[in-house]
Amino acid sequence: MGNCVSVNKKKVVPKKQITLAIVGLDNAGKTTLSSVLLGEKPDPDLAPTVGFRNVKFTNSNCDVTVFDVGGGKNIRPIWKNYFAEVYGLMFVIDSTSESRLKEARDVFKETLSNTKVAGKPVLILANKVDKEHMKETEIVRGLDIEKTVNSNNCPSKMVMVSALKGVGAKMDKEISEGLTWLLNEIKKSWETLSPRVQEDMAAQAQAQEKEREERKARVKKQREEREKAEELERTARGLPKKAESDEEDFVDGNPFKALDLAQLEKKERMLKAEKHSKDKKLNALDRGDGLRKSMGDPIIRRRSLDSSNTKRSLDDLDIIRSTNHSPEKLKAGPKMGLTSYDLEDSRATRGGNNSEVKLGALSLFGRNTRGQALPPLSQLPPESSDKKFRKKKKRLTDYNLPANSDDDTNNKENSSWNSGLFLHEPGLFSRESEVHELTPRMTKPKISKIVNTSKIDEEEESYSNQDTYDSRKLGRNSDFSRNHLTIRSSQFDSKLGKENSQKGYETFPRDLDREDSMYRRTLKHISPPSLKRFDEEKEGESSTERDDLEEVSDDNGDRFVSYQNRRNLNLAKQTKSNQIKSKKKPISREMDDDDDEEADGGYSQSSILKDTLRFPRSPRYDDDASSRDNDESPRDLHKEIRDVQQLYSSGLLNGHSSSQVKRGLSETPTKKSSDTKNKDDKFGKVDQSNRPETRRKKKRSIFRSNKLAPSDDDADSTVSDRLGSPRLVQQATKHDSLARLGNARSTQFHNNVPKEQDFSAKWGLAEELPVIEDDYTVRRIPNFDDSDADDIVF
Ligand SMILES: Nc1nc2c(ncn2[C@@H]2O[C@H](COP(=O)(O)OP(=O)(O)OP(=O)(O)O)[C@@H](O)[C@H]2O)c(=O)[nH]1
Ligand SMILES: [Mg+2]
Repeated sequence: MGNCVSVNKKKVVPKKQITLAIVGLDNAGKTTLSSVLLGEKPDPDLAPTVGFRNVKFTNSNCDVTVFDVGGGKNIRPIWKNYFAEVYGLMFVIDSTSESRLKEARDVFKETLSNTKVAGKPVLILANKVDKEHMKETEIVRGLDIEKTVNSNNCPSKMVMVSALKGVGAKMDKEISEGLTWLLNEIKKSWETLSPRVQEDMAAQAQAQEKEREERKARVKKQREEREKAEELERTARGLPKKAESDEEDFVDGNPFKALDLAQLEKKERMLKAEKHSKDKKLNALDRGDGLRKSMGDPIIRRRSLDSSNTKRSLDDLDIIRSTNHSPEKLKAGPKMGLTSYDLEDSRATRGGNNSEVKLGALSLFGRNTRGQALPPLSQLPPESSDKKFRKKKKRLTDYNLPANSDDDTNNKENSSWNSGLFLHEPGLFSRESEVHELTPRMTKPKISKIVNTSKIDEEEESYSNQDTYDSRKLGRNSDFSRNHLTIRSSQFDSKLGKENSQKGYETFPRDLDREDSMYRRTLKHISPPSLKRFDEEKEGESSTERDDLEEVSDDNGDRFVSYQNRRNLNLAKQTKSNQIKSKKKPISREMDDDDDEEADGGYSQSSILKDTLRFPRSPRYDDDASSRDNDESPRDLHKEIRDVQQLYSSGLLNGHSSSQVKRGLSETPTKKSSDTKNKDDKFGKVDQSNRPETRRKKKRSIFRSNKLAPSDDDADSTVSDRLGSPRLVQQATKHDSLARLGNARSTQFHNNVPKEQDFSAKWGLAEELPVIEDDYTVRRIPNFDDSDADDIVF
């Protein structure tokens, strides 16, 4: 039985190898589309394509290779290199970008009119239809598709697609349909297209080969010319012939060749030997050219003329020359290059043949690595005075010396700037610049920034009396100097300082002499308009009104304006004496509220003290004693604090809240309402709101939630309440006013107050005030957190 084997031989058709190119403007979505065709999820943060990338995939019996080329303006010229081998084109446009439609049209036309593209099928993909996009007709018209494809015999189709719609099965149908159409068109015209592509590719390869040959010949010619010139130069200098070319090999064909290490080593050895012989020869030349003899200097040494050493050699020359110079010149160290001075000097000192020395120096050092002569060195211009100044300044600052030490006016303070203490100079620079000026180095601040009037402290700003605005400006200087003419509190670490800092005060050791001299300087720099205004005010207004402005002159007759803050003090003192005379005002009333000061146009006892503290006087000005007749030195400020302390200990100021007391140094007095003013005129009469019952109620409510709530008796702590009789009240008023004058009398009064009613001792008020010593000054720490005691009223 014979085996019957039937073999069905199926004809195997080889897969067509189709090459396509995706072109179009940049940002059209070409790379995204090619990724989708590949079946990859496109990267949402795609970078623009530089050059091209190959994408290969298989589709209906054909292997497709897609060249995804960059669409940027500078990359477009490389497109033509791919046109020969492509069977069809995919032209992508961004359907959302109407503004680039014209540009796309031009590129479309140029592409299709290329001889390697004309006649080949073109698929136009209007991409990004997932966003708001142009209509199909608009694009057809805008791109002028019909005309362009007809004139270039390109079968074409346009599809509206979204490359981001999906990948694989989810891929936009329009894309797959468009691709199928394109491949079918190619297959349809395969018979003509395939040989055309092969021919075009061969022609392109031939053209490329030709071009490469031409380039090679061009490079070879250039190299021969250069070698010829070098050889001529060598012969002229008497150097040996070049043994082997040290030029880089011309890269022909594949640049990545295997290295012949043995050959390379041999080449390196030869180069070393050549370099060595070159150096030897040049050194021999140096020794023999008579320069050494003519210079008469045994230390001259020739270094090898490598490029790195050429500069060094110039330095060497300068050092050698400077041995003939004065010690000052030696100190200046080596210079770069030759100055006119050097050349002159070398001629003068050597006294020989000028041209020989100059030529010798220049020809010796003026050579490049190949021993060729360099162009002559140009002479450096003489140093400008500006440059010199800068150098000098740098030297000074390097040694922590004041840069402007030449300035006569500033010589006096120089020692201070070198003393190692961070001293602040008042009024000469703004607060911001202090830090800047003082931190990096102990250089002296410039006097350009005198008073920064635009930057007035919030604290100062709160004082809104327009009449005294100018004086406030001047006062700021004095205040500023008082606060800043001291060693920084952080550097002051004594028991006294610590104690006061806990109470919210900074303590500074004082240097009154220095304060004085600095204050003078501050005044000197007060701007002329202030002086002018001072003149006008002096003429126009009564002196009592403008007492705070005061003209003074020093020994040299220079005019200053001094600010003594006396207006408010005078007012206060005047009122005080009125009160004492009339004996009208019960102390309790003024002390009760913040609003009740300046009644009768005057000040209560507490407000006198408060104001005295609020308006610190400028530093002493001993030269003009008359300006201080009813005024105190800065030390008196401290005395005021002492007085307040005494008053507290006597219980007289117990009508004030602790916050009021604390704010005493910084708060502004406010006007009292008119009805209160009327009542004030009546001796002994007390405002209803100040009646013990009302006050008790009010204070109970305040202290209800307060752990420190005093008893009913304590809350009722006005002097009149405590003393009970008008006689005692009068006595209290009198003693209150005298309290500032000394301990004895206030103690005498104090003895009349029952011991248990010494509230200040009970509540520790006096302890909250700073400890004062004459050798120190105190200042309220800005923003000191005293919130704990803020609402406690005694
Ligand atoms: N909304 C939307 N954005 C798309 C679509 N296709 C591409 N993009 C976005 O368009 C931007 C540009 O895409 P690419 O693919 O890099 O554009 P390209 O044409 O390759 O750009 P070049 O490489 O510079 O020539 C990217 O942020 C893509 O995410 C789409 O169909 N819809
Ligand atoms: Mg791209």
